Amino acid sequence: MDIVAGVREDVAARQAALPLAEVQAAARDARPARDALAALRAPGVGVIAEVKRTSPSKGALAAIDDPAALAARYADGGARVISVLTERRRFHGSQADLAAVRAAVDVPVLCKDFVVSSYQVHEARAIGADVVLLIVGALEQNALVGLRERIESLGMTALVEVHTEAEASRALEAGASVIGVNARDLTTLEMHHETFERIAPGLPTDVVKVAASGVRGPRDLIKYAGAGADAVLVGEGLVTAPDARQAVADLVTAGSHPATPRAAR
Ligand SMILES: O=P(O)(O)OC[C@@H](O)[C@@H](O)c1c[nH]c2ccccc12
Repeated sequence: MDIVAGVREDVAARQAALPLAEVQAAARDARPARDALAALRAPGVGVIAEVKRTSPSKGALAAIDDPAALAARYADGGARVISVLTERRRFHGSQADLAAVRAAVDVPVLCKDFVVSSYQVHEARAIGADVVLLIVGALEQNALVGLRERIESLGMTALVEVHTEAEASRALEAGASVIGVNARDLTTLEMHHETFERIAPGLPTDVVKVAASGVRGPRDLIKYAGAGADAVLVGEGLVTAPDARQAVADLVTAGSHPATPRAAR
């Protein structure tokens, strides 16, 4: 994944400017992380709403001059978790975006980045993240295990992303309790809508299952719910909606409808 090379360069530059010990101290001083696992285990299919300006596959999606205001609308609509893309080069995100969102909402906030070093985990905690994404396809197994442990030792939740059965096995071996199945292959950038339906049934029931990418509206949510999703993660469909609060609310309503599988449990 060539995006990771750029991320590594950016991390090295930040670490040269601010040593690990200082970021660790800032992480220790931050307010405790919010319990995202509990939020995602609540009844109904949860909505993780993403602040996303650009994507490598689609280019510019939305300008988002005020990420905090957008996140507040997501929260008003009933989002369980707010995801903030912090990667700079391909997604035009920043840690400042996440810090601003954190200050504007009470729900847990996910740091969406290509995390390859524990420095980034401490940074995420220092700026107020409650959940950190780990992408199995971008990590060696030892690194995956170490980063998952680091995230949890700081009181946060790791969302471990997979897009094949083999990656799902690695996520489980690494002790993941929240697994995201991404319908977009991050190497080819192609969408494979059936990926979740293929992988999710093989995951243990106590693992929280998140379906990521390609959700445009309630119908997609209901389809993922039928295949066992506990939550859906939605970016483009929300940042391009005319009314972000309403778009989230429509998904939340579908996710808590008695006919939606998980709502009945
Ligand atoms: O915009 P979409 O199709 O709703 O997708 C959101 C999310 O799944 C996507 O942003 C994503 C999933 N995994 C990632 C890893 C890195 C960056 C981005 C992602």
